[in-house]
Amino acid sequence: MKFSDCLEARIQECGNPICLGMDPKLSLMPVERKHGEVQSEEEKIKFFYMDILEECSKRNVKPAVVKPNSAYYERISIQGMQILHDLIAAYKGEGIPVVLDAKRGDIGKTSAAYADAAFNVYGADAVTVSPWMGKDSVGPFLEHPANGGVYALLRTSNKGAADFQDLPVEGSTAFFSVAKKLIEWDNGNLGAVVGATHPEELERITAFFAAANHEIPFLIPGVSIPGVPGGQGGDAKTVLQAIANGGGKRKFHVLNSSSGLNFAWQRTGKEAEYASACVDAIESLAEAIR
Ligand SMILES: O=c1ccn([C@@H]2O[C@H](COP(=O)(O)O)[C@@H](O)[C@H]2O)c(=O)[nH]1
Repeated sequence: MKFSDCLEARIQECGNPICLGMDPKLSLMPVERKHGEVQSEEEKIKFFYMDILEECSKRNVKPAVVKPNSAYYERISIQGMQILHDLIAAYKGEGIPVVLDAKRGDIGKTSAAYADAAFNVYGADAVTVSPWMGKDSVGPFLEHPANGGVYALLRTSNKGAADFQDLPVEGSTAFFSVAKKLIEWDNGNLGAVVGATHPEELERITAFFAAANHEIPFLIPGVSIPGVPGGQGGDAKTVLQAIANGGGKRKFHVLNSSSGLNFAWQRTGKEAEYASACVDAIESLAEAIR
């Protein structure tokens, strides 16, 4: 089954298009309040995300997918990368597909090595890539025997996205040149990263793929959760409206919030209840956009 079809089925099954980002920020993970003193930073990360997973399973409120960003694990230690691997296995074990946000891409043979790392070593279901080096750079991810998903950066959520992605190219905007190539390269497993912070671009991009009769799944980061600091300010309802305005029909786009969902306990200040606060936030976001 192609990744795009898997996503559609998964969103239908769990009833929401939410992508739970998993970006550990140690100072906002009050694990000691629940477990007492912990041995290490790695243990803290493991407790935090395993508690959230347990709460998701107990309440049967699960995000459509999760998206750990490898940078947050690599920065801790080699063991941090082992934790990343273990968390990927645990979430997959509960039926939740995992997107590894690693933004890979290189010359072909090195991309092939990166793809092996993402799909075989970490066991991710999908990976984010940079399309900048072209077809032979993205190809090894798409052609990997794991048949996993590949999200190419198209119109990112950060301010600096405008520096290159919005440049005039071929009488249009640079990101449309990328979008054209994505249609050409797509084998059913290709998606695109389109930030939640620029709904007008999201609408134009959706319209572009819809007009080509070739929609691909978007990974939409930058969604904020009201009352939780640290997000990028994107609004989930506005995102869905932009997709609808652009004529998007397929229900396979996922909306990512990392800090907003992870650290939702800040809304009440009840530190020991971080796991239920996260799942409450997933549930209320799902309800708000239903
Ligand atoms: O355009 C992009 C691409 C990736 N990201 C990543 O998503 C999360 C967002 O975290 P928040 O705390 O919800 O802001 C993070 O891992 C980014 O590296 C993105 O934000 N924008």
